[in-house]
Amino acid sequence: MRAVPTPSGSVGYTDHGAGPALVFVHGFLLDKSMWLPQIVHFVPLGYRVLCVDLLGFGDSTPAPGTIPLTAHSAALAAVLDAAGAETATVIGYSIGGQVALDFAAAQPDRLTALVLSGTSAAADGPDVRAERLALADRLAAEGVDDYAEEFLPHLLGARTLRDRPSVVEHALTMIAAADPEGAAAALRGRAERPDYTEVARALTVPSLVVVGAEDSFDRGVLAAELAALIPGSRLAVVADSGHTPSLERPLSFNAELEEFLESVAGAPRPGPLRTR
Ligand SMILES: O=C(O)CC1=CCC(=O)O1
Repeated sequence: MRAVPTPSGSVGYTDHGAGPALVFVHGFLLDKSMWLPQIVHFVPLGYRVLCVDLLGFGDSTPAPGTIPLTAHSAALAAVLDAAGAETATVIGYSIGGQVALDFAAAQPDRLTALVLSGTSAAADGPDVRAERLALADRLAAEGVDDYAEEFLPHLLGARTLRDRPSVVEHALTMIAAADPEGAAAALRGRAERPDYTEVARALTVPSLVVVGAEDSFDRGVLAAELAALIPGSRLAVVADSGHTPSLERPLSFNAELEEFLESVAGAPRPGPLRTR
């Protein structure tokens, strides 16, 4: 694990392999370890895989209060600077996808391509915003343990919950480790995020939108709307998956991502394995 200081706190990340940089950004209550199936797949293919802990999660500083998405996307730029990577493909999941959209707006010259999984561009309406703020207060007061039971059936699909116990265990381990103040601060920041619809419309980099076929947050709508906004984007629907296809159906997710990356730049030539 490495760490880089930012004005909003220290940001933890891992850095494996050599080649074109892929930056992975995790979802709410999770951490950078959610991308283990992608590290294992893409490093031997000749990519440099950077997995970042959002401020408030994992090895990043638990920051109380409110963490705006701009602070998370500035943290991605700080990680790229620290890693000496001028540009990267950013792969963001759920809140991480919205951080990736913020990065696309703030650092367009550093973005090679964009992958958005289980996410949407629009701002929250007043009801959803109020729910997020109430949940932030609840998590800060109660911790995450009780909420984990409510969250899990939305995070993972029914098939995963029934037949993939190691995935369920990994998800529960990440959630149990989440800092309640950090989670609350991330929720407050997400609730006040801007609308990224125009950012999505203005994207000029190759883009892939991924969604699980049984994603209960998406309800068969949001990813298709997002893909329709982004000029020339591809939409990949992963069968037998809920909200988190990279963990639930890693072989399918990795195959979609690999094909997309090859279509963008051709396959890199695998180099020596390096872990920093
Ligand atoms: O989209 C949501 O509100 C819920 C969610 C699951 C993972 C994440 O980042 O957010």
